[in-house]
Amino acid sequence: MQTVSTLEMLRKSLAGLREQGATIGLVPTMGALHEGHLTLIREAKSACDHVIASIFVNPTQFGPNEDLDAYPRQLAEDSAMLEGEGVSLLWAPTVEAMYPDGFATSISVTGVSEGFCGADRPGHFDGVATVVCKLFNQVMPDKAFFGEKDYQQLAVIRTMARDLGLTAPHVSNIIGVPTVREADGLAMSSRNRYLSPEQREAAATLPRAMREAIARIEDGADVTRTLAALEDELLGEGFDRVDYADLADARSLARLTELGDSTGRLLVAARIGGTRLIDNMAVGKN
Ligand SMILES: Nc1ncnc2c1ncn2[C@@H]1O[C@H](COP(=O)(O)OP(=O)(O)OP(=O)(O)O)[C@@H](O)[C@H]1O
Ligand SMILES: CC(C)(CO)[C@@H](O)C(=O)[O-]
Ligand code: BAL
Repeated sequence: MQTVSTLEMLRKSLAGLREQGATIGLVPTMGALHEGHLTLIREAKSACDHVIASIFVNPTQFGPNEDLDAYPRQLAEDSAMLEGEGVSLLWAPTVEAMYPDGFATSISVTGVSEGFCGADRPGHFDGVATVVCKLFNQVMPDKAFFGEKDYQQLAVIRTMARDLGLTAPHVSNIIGVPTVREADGLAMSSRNRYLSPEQREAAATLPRAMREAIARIEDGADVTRTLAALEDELLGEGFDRVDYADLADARSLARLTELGDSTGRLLVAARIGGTRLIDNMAVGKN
């Protein structure tokens, strides 16, 4: 596996990989890799001739009081994991390579980026859309792979790709991969490592309480009351704050107050200590 950190090196390596019409799958990450990321890599590997992974802790998607400085950085360990998975190329740009002096452009996707994490993290999805658009332009992959764990992010990226008419990758080649979970159901996330042992144990309440709420909603329980009970349960089990717990249309992310015939998604963000955890699950006939 080659590791490149400048655009010039990336272009040279890409030219080599593209020989004889090989297909390229891109897996964008912020590093601190776990089985969730490796599952995206394996999906990409089974669908494309070459996999390119990127590692870039993107400053523009962090708010001023968020964890940009604390975010785990472990390039050597991550490289070894990617090499073990048969990744062809690691794109690990510097901040200067991605955001040269005078960088003045931002991509803003309205609508789907506005509620949920978009409401709690102003500017976050502008930063994500801008960096992902840059990664797409730099690598021009045939397919790109993202986790459903970041469900709203996936919707924002698909909307951007459709609206800008991106051809590489075309919106139908933006592949969503189901959330990979720990044995107790907690969605894997680089931020889980911020949790103390007690907080980690309490964190498993999140997926369990979500599954119970979904079963009740699918049985016809009142959505608003069920979600209020879900919030109370999280607060009672060690969470400090629930940023949101909402039922939404699975495609548009418009909030639903009843399931009806909709294809629904339960989305939750909740904080435990200083750590913000997110999760989402299908509701009804998906
Ligand atoms: N548990 C998971 N299952 C499937 N995909 C995942 C999982 N965790 C992360 N991903 C995906 O991996 C890609 C890179 O994510 P990222 O590097 O931010 O990791 P993360 O674990 O989500 O970190 P964070 O703690 O910052 O949310 C994204 O497409 C994300 O959705
Ligand atoms: C897609 C992404 C790599 C953009 O920085 C990031 O938001 C992530 O890791 O989910
Ligand atoms: N996995 C999403 C990246 C972020 O929270 O900034």
